[in-house]
Amino acid sequence: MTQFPVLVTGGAGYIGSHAVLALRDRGWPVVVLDDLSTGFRWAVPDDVPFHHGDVADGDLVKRILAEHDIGAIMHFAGSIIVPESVENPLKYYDNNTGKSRAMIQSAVEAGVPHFIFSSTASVYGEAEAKPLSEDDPIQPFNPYAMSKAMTERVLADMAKAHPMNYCVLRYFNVAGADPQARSGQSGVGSTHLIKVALEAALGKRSEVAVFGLDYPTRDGTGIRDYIHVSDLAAAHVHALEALAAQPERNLTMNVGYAKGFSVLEVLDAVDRVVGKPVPRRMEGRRAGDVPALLADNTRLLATTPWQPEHDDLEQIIADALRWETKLQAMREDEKARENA
Ligand SMILES: NC(=O)c1ccc[n+]([C@@H]2O[C@H](COP(=O)([O-])OP(=O)(O)OC[C@H]3O[C@@H](n4cnc5c(N)ncnc54)[C@H](O)[C@@H]3O)[C@@H](O)[C@H]2O)c1
Ligand SMILES: O=c1ccn([C@@H]2O[C@H](COP(=O)(O)OP(=O)(O)O[C@H]3O[C@H](CO)[C@H](O)[C@H](O)[C@H]3O)[C@@H](O)[C@H]2O)c(=O)[nH]1
Repeated sequence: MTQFPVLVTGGAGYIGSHAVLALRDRGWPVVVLDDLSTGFRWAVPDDVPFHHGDVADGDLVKRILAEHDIGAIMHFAGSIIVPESVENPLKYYDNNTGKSRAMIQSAVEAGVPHFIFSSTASVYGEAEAKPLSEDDPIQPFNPYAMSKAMTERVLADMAKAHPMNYCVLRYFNVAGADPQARSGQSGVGSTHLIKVALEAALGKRSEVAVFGLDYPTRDGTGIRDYIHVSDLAAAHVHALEALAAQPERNLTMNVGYAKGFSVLEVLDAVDRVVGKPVPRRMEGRRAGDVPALLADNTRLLATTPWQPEHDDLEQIIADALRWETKLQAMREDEKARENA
């Protein structure tokens, strides 16, 4: 397949930085655009062209698309905290919907043929406890999910009107880190279960809360489909290759393993990987949480050669722990340099 330069927006963030690694590992030239609002400049390899700026800056994006002769866009840039979206919906409709709309416009005006968009399983809303397929109705239950669902629709309408094809990827619960520890989840104040549990294991927090023991699940705690970030990144590369192979085809695909773990099962696995019990505190339900989210990944498996390579919960946790430990050392070095 002829390879062309790919623009990765949000490439200095958690998932985008893993997509940069996956693309490069398969030989694709990469360019990054990121405003560094939650990302880190050091998360992008030095030899990857990096542009600091906003995806809604049409002049900047136009220049980047032309200068690098961009053939596809992977659009990760966005805001991702669900409770914040409930308190400040306009931030999400602005950064996730309005600015994605601007990005899509720039792509179409420049004639970029392929567009891949980061969506979320939370568009399915308060779903039944069964694997969710892309044909199930979407019922976004918070502004974050709605801001993504609206962008899915803008993309679909724009792809009908212009010569561009697209792939929407709906991620389930993303976790873990690059097995070679080249990148990982580095943002502060994360609310994600595995990240929080490992911060507690390393003494950055006193304990991990278990939100709700009264869900209609096997042990009363919430069930999720945890996917290793490197498998998710690989799914993006396969999606790109599928779009390039069939330019008339658009795709919407779940990315998950179709395997669910409860909060208590995850915390037991964390204890095993860390080698000691991480302190837990039982709490009531967290607002906005649903009992279970499980992917039906049949379409991804049938449409692309993607195969899970890291679908082992303990490996996901071990990779995340290796990164968390490295990150802690990097932050301590940084502090020592500042104080020197
Ligand atoms: N982390 C998850 O569990 C999860 C689940 C489903 C979907 N997603 C989606 O995946 C994408 C990446 O998420 P992440 O976890 O890597 O988050 P992240 O915060 O680590 O990465 C987002 C990146 O986008 C950049 N950014 C934000 N707004 C920007 C703008 N207007 N212009 C340019 N750059 C901007 C940030 O600086 C950051 O580097 C997001 O779109 C998110 O909604 C994430
Ligand atoms: O400290 C914590 C954090 C989480 N949980 C529980 O662990 C499960 C997973 O929670 P996360 O916060 O890790 O993830 P969410 O399922 O809430 O949401 C994540 O995955 C979704 C898709 O499934 C969306 O993509 C969303 O954007 C992303 O944050 C839930 O049952 C939650 O109640 C705890 O018990 N304690």
